Amino acid sequence: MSFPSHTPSKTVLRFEGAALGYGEFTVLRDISLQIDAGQVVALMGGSGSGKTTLLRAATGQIRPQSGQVQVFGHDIGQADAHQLQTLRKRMGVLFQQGALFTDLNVFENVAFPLREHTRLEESAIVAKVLNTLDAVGLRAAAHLAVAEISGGMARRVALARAVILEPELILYDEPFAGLDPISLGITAQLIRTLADRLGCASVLITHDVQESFAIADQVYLVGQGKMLASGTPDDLNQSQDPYVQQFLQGAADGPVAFNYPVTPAFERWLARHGSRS
Ligand SMILES: Nc1ncnc2c1ncn2[C@@H]1O[C@H](COP(=O)(O)OP(=O)(O)OP(=O)(O)O)[C@@H](O)[C@H]1O
Repeated sequence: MSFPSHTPSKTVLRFEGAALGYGEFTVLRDISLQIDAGQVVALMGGSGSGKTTLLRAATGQIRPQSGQVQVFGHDIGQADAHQLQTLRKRMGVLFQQGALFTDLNVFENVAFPLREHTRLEESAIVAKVLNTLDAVGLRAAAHLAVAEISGGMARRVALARAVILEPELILYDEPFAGLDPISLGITAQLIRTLADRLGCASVLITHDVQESFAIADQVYLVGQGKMLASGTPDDLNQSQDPYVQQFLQGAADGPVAFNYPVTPAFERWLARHGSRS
């Protein structure tokens, strides 16, 4: 399978001292991270710690409250609607429910972005879609209807569709959620293989320590409103930080807060509802 080679060590995504949040609410402060072409990066943290918020900042859905977010060397916080559209064409996003079109078969689902965004001839589309389906092990499933494939296969078809335009940056939102252990391992290896073949930068939002550590070059752990730790999987494994250790071991007790913190907005809501118990 042939993919264009990309220049190694080109920085694809960079956060520099970014504060991210919604309105007056800041979810994460002073976030700095860098992802280069060909790298797989795992973005981890407890529930509600701000992982999806980081992903939204990377796609320009939200703008940083301060600091900078650069995508392909462009300040996405300053981009206008047209520039955003141009930058987003170079990204692939795979959402947790990578919903397929149920009225199209596997082949047409993967061909869809090519038909929408390119003027390739039919023979080129057929070759490219079959190649990409081959990369996810589903070449021979091209003719099947979406109703005829399993949930795990549907994930792989969604993955093929997300990479068919050869994005330079792929953002995966919890790619391992709800997968059995075998599909989980296969999906993780697939993400690594696609990153290596395409030379694209891959960001995974995930809770799954074992699978993501097996394929990630770099891990970022967010929590308590900030970047708590970053480094290679080995660095994190060796960390003595109690938060890092608790997260990696999935322990119930420790510095990771299970409860959503009480905020002034909640206090005001509670006061209006007449009870403080
Ligand atoms: N559109 C929004 N407006 C206001 N607050 C939001 C919005 N979306 C998320 N939040 C808040 O931002 C914080 C971080 O949410 P986010 O979805 O980024 O967490 P997460 O780490 O992805 O969580 P999970 O692992 O549970 O999906 C939460 O406190 C959440 O309530």
